[in-house]
Amino acid sequence: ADNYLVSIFDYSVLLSCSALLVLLQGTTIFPVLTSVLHDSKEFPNPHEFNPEHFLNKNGSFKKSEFFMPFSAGKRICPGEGLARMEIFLLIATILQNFTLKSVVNPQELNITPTLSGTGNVPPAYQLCAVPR
Ligand code: HEM
Repeated sequence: ADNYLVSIFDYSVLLSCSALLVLLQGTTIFPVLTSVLHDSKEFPNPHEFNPEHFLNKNGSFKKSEFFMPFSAGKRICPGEGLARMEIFLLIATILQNFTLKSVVNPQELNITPTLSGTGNVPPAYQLCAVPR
């Protein structure tokens, strides 16, 4: 995505209060993905949990190049394949063996994401797993 931001932390530059930002060997670079993952042009209401962000008009899965939780470039997460496989196997095994039911009216559930460490996660809620 073209608005991929990079924030640069270089303590030597900060300490010397130099107006000139020089990229030295050993500079730590933190790619900031928030601007991409929360891009309102790609995801209307980006701060809401809304699976329709990933569905096309026919209700089929729509791949988005803005969805980059594993980052990009040289330091992209090397565990992406393993993580995707594990998540798929875990969710598929649960859905194969259990019917998931909400213990309260699903409309009453608050799924507004909250900040937890560096991640945005929905609040915890109870779920009933009924064996199939
Ligand atoms: C849902 C699961 C995971 C997510 C969302 C995730 C995400 C990320 C992200 C955003 C980075 C930083 C990339 C950057 O610096 O730009 C990273 C780095 C890394 N991840 Fe993951 N990761 C996941 C699972 C895993 C797993 C399962 C492994 C190993 C088995 C792993 C190993 C690593 C390593 C070694 C790095 C450092 C790569 C480097 O700096 O060159 N990750 N991950």
